[in-house]
Amino acid sequence: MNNNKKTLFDKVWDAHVVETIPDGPQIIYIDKHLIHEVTSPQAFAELESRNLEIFRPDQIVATADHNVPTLNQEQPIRDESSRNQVQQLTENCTKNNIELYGLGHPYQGIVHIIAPELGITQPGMSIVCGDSHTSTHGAFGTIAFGIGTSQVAQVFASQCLLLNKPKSMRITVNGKLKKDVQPKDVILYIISKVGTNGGTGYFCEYAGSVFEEMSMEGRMTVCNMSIEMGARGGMIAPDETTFAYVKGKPFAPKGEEWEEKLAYWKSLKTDEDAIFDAEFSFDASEIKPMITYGTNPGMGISLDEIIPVPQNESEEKALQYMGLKAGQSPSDIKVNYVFIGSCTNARIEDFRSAAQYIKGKNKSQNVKALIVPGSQLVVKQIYEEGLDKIFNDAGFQIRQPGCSACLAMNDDKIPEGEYCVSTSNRNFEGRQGQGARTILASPLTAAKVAIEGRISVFENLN
Ligand SMILES: CC(C)[C@H](C(=O)O)[C@@H](O)C(=O)O
Ligand code: SF4
Repeated sequence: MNNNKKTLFDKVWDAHVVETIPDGPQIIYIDKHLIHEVTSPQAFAELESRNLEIFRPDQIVATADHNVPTLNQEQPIRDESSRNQVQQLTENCTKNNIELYGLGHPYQGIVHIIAPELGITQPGMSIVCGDSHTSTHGAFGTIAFGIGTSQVAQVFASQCLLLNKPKSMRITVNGKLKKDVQPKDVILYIISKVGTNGGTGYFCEYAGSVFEEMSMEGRMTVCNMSIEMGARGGMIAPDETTFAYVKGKPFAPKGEEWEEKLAYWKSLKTDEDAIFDAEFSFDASEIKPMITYGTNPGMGISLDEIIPVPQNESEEKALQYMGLKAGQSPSDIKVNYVFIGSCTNARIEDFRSAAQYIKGKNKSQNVKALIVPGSQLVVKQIYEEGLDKIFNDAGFQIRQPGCSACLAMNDDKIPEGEYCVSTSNRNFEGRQGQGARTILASPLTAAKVAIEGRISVFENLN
């Protein structure tokens, strides 16, 4: 930065600096620490082995999400290592007075879904979790990022982290999105242009009319995938949409505190002449519904394109894994699974848009279609709004909340060699099960594929 103007990121970062080491890293205060069963056990063990106490248990919120089954959650978990991990989390939370929304709790769900919907995530905060998709919370104008297990222990012990300030990037998308283009398509498009390493070393702000007009659910989908272009995190300036979303949530500030916080939140915008280390800008009208065809989220094309010629060995290998050939049309792919879920796209708005498309139709016979709500509160909304009837009538299976088929850590796995059109965020080799082939897409595209039994373009895209 070579003027005194500040970016949104600078403002939130500077407000959390506890100490600066000259020409070195800074100590940053962490407002909220989210934990789940996979990345917390070693951190608890480390504290115990060093005889350290958890410094601020009130700032920690825990949930069980990665390993949990999505059927019969009221019964003991059958898989032994999953059962042990969830049990371990429960014991650690009880011992250390940490709030746990475990199985059976009305607030249980995927960590990145529950914190925003409960009002735990608020503008201007610093939020960490031992989980790469913590970037999701940046949708509220928070600095939110994933940390490793040794950093989880650091935060347990001190509520602080020693960090080097990342570089700043802004991605601006202005204009009007075409009909049927969803936030997921916007981020898949951005990653296909910027590349999976394009954001490495940066914290990214999303700006422009497309994000200003986007719902909070959509902004979360976008920020969620920031990590997939290598960025440390993503964020969007809080505005009236943000404030309206937070207001009235169980842990949102109330009364006078709300007014005070609101006044501060309104100051959280990038100054007009602030300088970014890198800038990209895209035109909304260029973006069409997207899918991925390879084994990283940057290998994306619009539905009306053909599989491109691989440019290097790793792309060749990706096509081989996917069983695809350059020049092939996506409509030739034999899709047998559709998964609508994950911290990217398992919020109520995602299910509403899928249900709206599905209503009155039947799923294709060759497709097994899973609806996995991101949280118990989303489940409740699905039933209250009668979306369950639409999904059931169409032959979709509604499951209980968890990470599910986003990653193969629980019972929900895609069989070897099968194609799954998935609303999750990663299409790595083996991500959804050994040999499984993942095609990332929006909830609307996934719903359409489930009905038609294959990938096809949307008519009348304007
Ligand atoms: C298990 C967890 C550490 C992991 C992550 O960090 O993101 C998972 O959530 C994922 O999406 O791959
Ligand atoms: S839903 Fe998927 S991406 Fe999100 S936290 Fe769970 S495993 Fe990670």
